Formats: sequence, structure tokens, C-alpha cells
Amino acid sequence: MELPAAFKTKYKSLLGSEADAFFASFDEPENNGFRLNPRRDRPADLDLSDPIPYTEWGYYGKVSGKSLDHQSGAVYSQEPSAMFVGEVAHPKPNMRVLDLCASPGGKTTHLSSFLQQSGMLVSNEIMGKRAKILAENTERFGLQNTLVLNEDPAHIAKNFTGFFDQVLVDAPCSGEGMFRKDPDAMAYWSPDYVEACAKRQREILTEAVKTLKPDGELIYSTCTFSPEEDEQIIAWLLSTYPQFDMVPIKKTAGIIDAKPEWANGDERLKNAARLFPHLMRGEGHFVAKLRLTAPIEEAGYSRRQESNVSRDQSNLFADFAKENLQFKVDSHQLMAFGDQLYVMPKGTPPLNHLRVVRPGLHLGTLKKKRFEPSYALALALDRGQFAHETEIDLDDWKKVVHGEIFKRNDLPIKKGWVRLFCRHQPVAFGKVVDQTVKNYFPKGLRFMAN
Ligand SMILES: C[S@@+](CC[C@H](N)C(=O)[O-])C[C@H]1O[C@@H](n2cnc3c(N)ncnc32)[C@H](O)[C@@H]1O
Repeated sequence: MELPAAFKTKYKSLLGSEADAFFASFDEPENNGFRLNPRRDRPADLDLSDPIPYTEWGYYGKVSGKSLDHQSGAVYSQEPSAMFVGEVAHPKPNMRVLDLCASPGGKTTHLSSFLQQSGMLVSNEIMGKRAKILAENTERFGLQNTLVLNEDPAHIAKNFTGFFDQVLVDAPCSGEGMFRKDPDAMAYWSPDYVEACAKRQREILTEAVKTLKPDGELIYSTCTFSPEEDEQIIAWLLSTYPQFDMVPIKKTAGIIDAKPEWANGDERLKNAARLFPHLMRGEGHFVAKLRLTAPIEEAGYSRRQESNVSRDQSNLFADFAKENLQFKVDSHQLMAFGDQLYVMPKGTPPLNHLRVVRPGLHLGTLKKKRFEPSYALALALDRGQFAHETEIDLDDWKKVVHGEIFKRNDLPIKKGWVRLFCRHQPVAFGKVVDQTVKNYFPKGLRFMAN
């Protein structure tokens, strides 16, 4: 791989005798990984013989984006080093967590596995198109307690001052750690670009810190090697906000201490972690964890978003729920966006000043005289939470994801909604009319399975 000359000069000087091994790693094959969804049954057909040592749910290997395991949210494909970030965060159930730079959702889906559908996860992405992809991935993974927003960090800080127990800033960066996976990223690289990224990171963090509660935790990560975006950012944070202290990160499997000598020499920086591809099986990453000892900004007043659902809308959903759901929805948490019905996480603050992509779990569509359940709901429920569930085979699964109808003579009902499973993984809802299952797989997500 032809690395930029200025990049080579820089890392030769920083790494000294280690530099050759570091440069040689760019010609090694990239590492792939996937993470299991602990809410799903273990996929029967996946090779789980090569676990990633520092994470409970991660494995080396590749899963097709057109496979059942991917579609049903049984797995999330994620680069192995990126899984270390979620492990370092490791939020506890019932926490309020912000993932500020969240798309496409690797860390968000990982954080949700720790939260176990409790507390609240606010998953934000500044770019509109990427926010939509993020929403799709949260739905695929079956997240229930998650708000998906499309905001800039300043607006988040204004609306969620002193609100979160934990904030993850997985910052946009110069991406040096991804050169091997995505050589096109090298085209953007220059020393000036690194500086511009560092400036943006400081701006994002200036807003992010305002959203933390006293005692809250901040996790900062990048997929770049440059000290300007890694140790020097944390050194800047520690000196700008003396209310922060660092939380030591446990390191295994070739992950090493960050390097104080690449910043201002503050020994506390050793608590952060560096992931180098010549020392471990993953791409380049940096992670730091800090804890706030005193608030940076006092929390705003604690208003909640009121439900905006009319009695008729609420009744329409209640009729559907009575017939089909063994899943409790508190009517105070219902939220309608036009004819789309959602259930908000408990304690959701007012949403009216925010660009909301998903105000919680999408329940379905309020039609004139009936309620139509959403794809998101089919993937969010646990087994047994829908009145009629049925297993289909892989051939019928291929028809479902391609948008076709199919026939079966062993359906549990003659007419009505059925939740379809294939190899024990949830797939979608279908509507049964006699022995035909009408297709409700979302049009925009249909694909030809391989
Ligand atoms: C490293 S990626 C996030 C990856 C994601 N956390 C995951 O694990 O799937 C950084 C994200 O920051 C977003 N971003 C870019 N500029 C930003 C800004 N000024 N403020 C906040 N986020 C920004 C990018 O659009 C990108 O989605």
C-alpha cells in the first residue's frame, strides 16, 4: 500500500524502531468481525470458533449483508477494534446514554445490548442520510428504548443539559486506522486535515460535556493514530475541564496504554488505550474514558414529553394490542407523528425543538379503522410476545425479503397478523388470508437473498 509520504515521515519519527512493523501491517489483510445480538437465539449456521477475546458477543469472521442472520438482527457486522469501544463504555442497565456521533450504529447497537432495553439511549447523527441508516440499524437490532435524532451537538447540549449518565463521542476523524479497509480514505489525508479534524473534535466535545450528569462518564474514541486527535484531545479536555478525571481501561490482547509523550506528558493519559494493527487483530483505534466529578453545566428543568395521541388513536392501537400483543405499552408514552405511532422511552424530554428521526420504538401505522404493525415491532418483540407466530423455511424467507407473497397450509390462523420466524429469528409480520401470507416487508429494504 502506497502510504502518503508525510504520513510515513511522521510515524517513523513517532514510532522509531516499531515503524517498519507498523507500515508492514498496512499490507496485511483487514480484520472482519461480527457481534451477536444477545436478545436473539444463537444463529445455527455461523462459525463461532474464533471469539474476539475482549468482548462477550464478538467473533472474527464475515457475515453477508444479504443473509438471514443480518436481516433479522441476530448479528451486526463490526470491525473487531470498534467493539473495544462498546466494551470500554459498558453502560449499566437503566442508565441514560448518549451516542452523539452514531451512524451507522455499530456502537449504538453494542451499547443497547448492555442496557437490555432499559434506561434510555439517545442515538444521534448529524447527517440526514446517515441518520436514516442509523434508524434502520436500530430497528433491525430490535431496540425499544432508543430515540434517534438528527441534530448538531450544540442543539443536543441545549436540550439535554446535565441529562446523561454516559456519553460516547465516537468522533469523526482522519480515519488513518481505516486506510487498510478503505484505501480511498488516504485521498483526504494531509497534515492540515488532521488539524481540521482535531479542531472539530474539540468543538464536538465542548458541547458533549454539557450533557453529562455529575459523576457521568465520557467515552471518546477515534479510528485514527494521530496524536493530535487522540492523546492531545484528552490532554486538552483534562486541562480545560479540571472536573474530569480518567478511568483506567483494562487492556488485553495486544491493546496498549496511550502515550503521554505524544501529548503534554500528563501520565494520566496512560489510562487511555491504543489499538495498533501490528500489535493486535484489528484496525487502528484510540479510546479514552473519563469521569466527571462536578457538573459542567447545571441540569435544565426536568419536563417530559407529553403523549400527543388522541383517544381514537389510542383506542385503535389498544384494540390491536388486545388481540395480538403480549407486550405492555404505557399509553402515556405513545407518540404520533402524522399517522405513525411510536412508544417513547420512559422519561423522554420535550422533543418539539429537535429533529427527530424516531421518537422511540415504531409500533405501526394508524389507518382509518385499523392498526397496521411495523417491521420494527416485528424485530423488537421477544419470542412469544405476539399472539400468532410461525416458523417459515429459508425459501419462504427469500420470498418475504424480496417482497413476494407465499402460501402455506400449516399457518396458525386463517385471517389476521402473524409474526414470521425463520430458523428461530424474527423476520417480519405477514397478513394471512386463507393460506396465503401477504407481504409487509418494507419496500425500501427488499433485496434478493443469496
Ligand atoms: C466514526 S463515525 C461514527 C461511527 C458510529 N459511531 C458507529 O459505531 O457505527 C463519526 C460520525 O460523526 C458524524 N459527524 C460528522 N461531523 C460531525 C459533527 N460536526 N458533529 C457531530 N457528528 C459529526 C459523521 O457523519 C459520522 O457518522
